[in-house]
Amino acid sequence: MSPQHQALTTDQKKELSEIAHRIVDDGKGILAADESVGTMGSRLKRINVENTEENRRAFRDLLFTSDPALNKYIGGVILFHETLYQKSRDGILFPKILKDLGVVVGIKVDKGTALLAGTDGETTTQGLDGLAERCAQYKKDGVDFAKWRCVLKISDSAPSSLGIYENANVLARYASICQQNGLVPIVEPEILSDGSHDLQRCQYETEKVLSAVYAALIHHHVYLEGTLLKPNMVTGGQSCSEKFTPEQVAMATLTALRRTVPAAVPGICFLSGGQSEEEASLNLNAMNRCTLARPWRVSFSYGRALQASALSAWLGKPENEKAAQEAFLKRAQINSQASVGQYIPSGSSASASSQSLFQPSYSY
Ligand SMILES: O=P(O)(O)OC[C@@]1(O)O[C@H](CO)[C@@H](O)[C@@H]1O
Repeated sequence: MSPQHQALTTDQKKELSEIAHRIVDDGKGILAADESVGTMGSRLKRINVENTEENRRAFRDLLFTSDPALNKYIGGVILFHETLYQKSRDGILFPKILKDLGVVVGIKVDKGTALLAGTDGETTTQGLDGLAERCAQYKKDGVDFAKWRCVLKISDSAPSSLGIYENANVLARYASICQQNGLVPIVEPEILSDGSHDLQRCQYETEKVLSAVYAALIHHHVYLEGTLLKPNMVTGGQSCSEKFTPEQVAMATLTALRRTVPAAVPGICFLSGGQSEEEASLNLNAMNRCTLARPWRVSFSYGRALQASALSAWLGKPENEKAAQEAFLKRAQINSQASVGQYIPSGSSASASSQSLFQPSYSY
């Protein structure tokens, strides 16, 4: 049934759907390099590197120029505002470098979280004011997709219905504004893994959150074929005493997604959420080997799980750039294989890739 008033023209829909499909083309996922200045600071602090604009630029430079064939593994890169206007060492704007490689350029457009009074520390995400103007400018500057992260948590009283419906609505409003301006919205309702809850509780809450998100997106006339979802995987909480295998995580996650995410959505790109690099790859691989049918592409949009080994190899030293690039490419290739269920672990995963990347109440 068509709505009385068309939200988007046929050409707009075609463009959005094509962009979304390009990002999650076979064997491709997303590099989330959209850490804010503060978050990047905490990453650099771990390797004793000062949080200067030049150091942030240098690290991103080595990622984006790591291999002319980067787009075999990476379909899209999410940038932070500052990075969109930075240049490579050779003086070429980062968006141009990425586009020339055939990688779609994205941007984080939310402005962080704000407390919802009267809840157990639950939040909503800010940034709607002026969003249409910012999206229009970003589109002119070469951006084709956007990201907005909402954060939910599991506790005795969370996620509350206020937390769920407020975040679903703000994601839908953001998605609608993006599409009006030619940007594919990545919809990210992240349920944090903090807590001692088990797999079943996480699955239950993930289903509640995702069903509210899709009800809101449909209510706001968002064109689902021109969106991507960036959810948490269904896992046990960080302090849950029971540990779950990748196959259990895959089964619980796909069950939740099949119950709530319409088949019209082209791709689901998971966040890594503090899992080690290796864990995030094994879980993704298990999903793509699972017997449950998947109407969408199931891929990755990792931040920490694509960059941790590269950061450890780099240490801010020019002489380590090549080693850092190799470490990044290795993870990109492994996740590309996992996105089609073809990752065969060698059994000798490097120590950095097995380290937990969990940070309590992860915010930025
Ligand atoms: O959980 P991960 O894979 O590290 O990052 C997921 C993510 O949404 O969260 C980060 C917030 O800083 C963003 O940089 C990134 O896009």
